[in-house]
Amino acid sequence: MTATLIDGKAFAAALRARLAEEVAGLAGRGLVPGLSVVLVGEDPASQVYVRSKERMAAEAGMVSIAHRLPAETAQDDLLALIRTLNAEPTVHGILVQLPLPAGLDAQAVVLAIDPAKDVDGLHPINAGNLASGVPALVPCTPSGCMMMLRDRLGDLSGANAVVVGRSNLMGKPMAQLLLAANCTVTVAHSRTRDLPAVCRSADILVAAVGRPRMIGADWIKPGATVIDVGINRLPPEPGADKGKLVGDVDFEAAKEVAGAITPVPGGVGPMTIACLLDNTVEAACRANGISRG
Ligand SMILES: Nc1nc2c(c(=O)[nH]1)N[C@@H](CN(C=O)c1ccc(C(=O)N[C@@H](CCC(=O)O)C(=O)O)cc1)CN2
Ligand SMILES: [Mg+2]
Repeated sequence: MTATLIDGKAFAAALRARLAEEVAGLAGRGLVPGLSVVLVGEDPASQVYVRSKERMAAEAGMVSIAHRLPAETAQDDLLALIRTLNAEPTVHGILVQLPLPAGLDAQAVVLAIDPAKDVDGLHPINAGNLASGVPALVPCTPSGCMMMLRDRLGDLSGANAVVVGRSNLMGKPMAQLLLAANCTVTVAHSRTRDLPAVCRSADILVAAVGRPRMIGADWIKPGATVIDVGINRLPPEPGADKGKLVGDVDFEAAKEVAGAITPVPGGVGPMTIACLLDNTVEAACRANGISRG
């Protein structure tokens, strides 16, 4: 069997194009969605992601402002910036790029963001609303995974879904979204007994562990839909300046067993930024009492 490729890059481009049209319509009504991205420190991958967020927000017609702070920034100064952005009416979405440099408390920073502007969906109010089935700003990566799953499979009701990983950014909200879609959900992690067997029970397997190519072909039920959230940079080959980017799934082996699979790169990653733009439009509309079509 050779799996169908789920093309996240194309899916994300289509979503961004639809958002650009929606934003143009809102601008005609005097509302320009505004996104503020806060980057602390010089982590090279984070710098790339923040530049992409700025560029794609601008391409969709939004106002996007990145705040770049030195790695030595004090917690209080970071919190003061968040409070300023919370109070700024032209800013509808705020996110702090993760991970933060050592010494900064990410949880306290997330707690300081106005939940109505929390376009990463990480504030406990949004996490609690998601878990309670109340409309919430939903974390971007799981949201993107759900869009691709729905597009591929339609109704997910009754499917056995296994999420490997239990982070606040990915594993936990992913499990909540799958549950809300009537899947039977298992959240597996580093302490799970017989992880390969648990993964083999999945009709939908979502890998979000951050361990390169950990999930091999013999962990996958034939025909399963595999969503690979991992973005792992391998050490560079001799003579190369950058290592290859791989997922948590051994793609070459897995594609012979799975029914459908997301590649890395070009799968889940691009959906993260497209869903961030979607959340920013959502936050702007809610703040202005506009219901989206
Ligand atoms: N505050 C947040 N921090 C982080 C998040 C997040 O959602 N909110 N997610 C990741 C990083 N991230 C966005 O912030 C992100 C990661 C990957 C991609 C992406 O498009 N990846 C490409 C490959 C890019 C490359 O070549 O390096 C792909 O998979 O095709 C976009 C956004 C952690 N931090
Ligand atoms: Mg939506």
